[in-house]
Amino acid sequence: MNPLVITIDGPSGSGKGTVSQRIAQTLGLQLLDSGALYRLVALVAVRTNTSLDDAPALAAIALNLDISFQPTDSGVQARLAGEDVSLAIRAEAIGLAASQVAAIQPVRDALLARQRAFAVEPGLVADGRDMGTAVFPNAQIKIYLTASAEERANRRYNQLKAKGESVSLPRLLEDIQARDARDMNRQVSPLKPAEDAVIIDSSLMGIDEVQDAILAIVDKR
Ligand SMILES: Nc1ncnc2c1ncn2[C@@H]1O[C@H](COP(=O)(O)OP(=O)(O)OP(=O)(O)O)[C@@H](O)[C@H]1O
Ligand SMILES: Nc1ccn([C@H]2C[C@H](O)[C@@H](COP(=O)(O)O)O2)c(=O)n1
Repeated sequence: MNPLVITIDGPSGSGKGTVSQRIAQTLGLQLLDSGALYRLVALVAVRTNTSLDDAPALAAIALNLDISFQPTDSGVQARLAGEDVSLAIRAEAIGLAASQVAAIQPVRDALLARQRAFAVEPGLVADGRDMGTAVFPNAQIKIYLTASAEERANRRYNQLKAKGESVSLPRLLEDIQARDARDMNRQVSPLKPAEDAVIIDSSLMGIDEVQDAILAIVDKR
């Protein structure tokens, strides 16, 4: 019997990360933040001056990543060769670079086995763009979490303001729309709901409501 896998895919700012963490914690399951893997590849590429077009070099970085994830009270800490890079991988420039390296098939291939290795007992919540379509096509529960671009930009605005960063809402909306276009229109593993995914539009839902809706779906199966 395969371990339970719950996939939560969706566009940037839809709340996947927040909700995946809550569901994993509530159900006592493992958590895979697959976006962090692409961000780690991007971080190493930037630090080693590797061109973001150099597919073989980027795939080698992806294959040889020396990383670990450590659950902490404030979320999951990402470590690169022992160094805590949780903040570094969240930088805007690294997010942008991550979306470039994520469009390269050999990079995606190099990360596949590493992602699948997270599916162990007692089960996994996997957060990303292609969890239900490519990485875990046989997952028992697939969620596609979305929200309007305007609502996602608002959420990001509030998140960055709370961190004391000075941000422009129109600029954030433009960035979200540009990232959607890149993630949804790329040739390899484009962001789209799996055919058997339950689609949740959280534009008018609070985080608790989204969490309850997903837990109700899990309960039913
Ligand atoms: N339903 C919701 N209502 C209000 N705010 C929300 C909701 N869901 C998430 N948020 C807030 O929106 C922000 C973005 O959420 P989160 O980081 O979970 O999104 P994400 O889909 O994982 O984004 P990314 O793919 O870019 O990492 C966070 O500040 C989070 O607290
Ligand atoms: N399964 C995944 C996860 C992430 N990506 C890409 C898409 C984003 O542009 C970038 C960073 O992801 P985030 O941390 O913002 O969720 O990585 C992907 O292509 N596939």
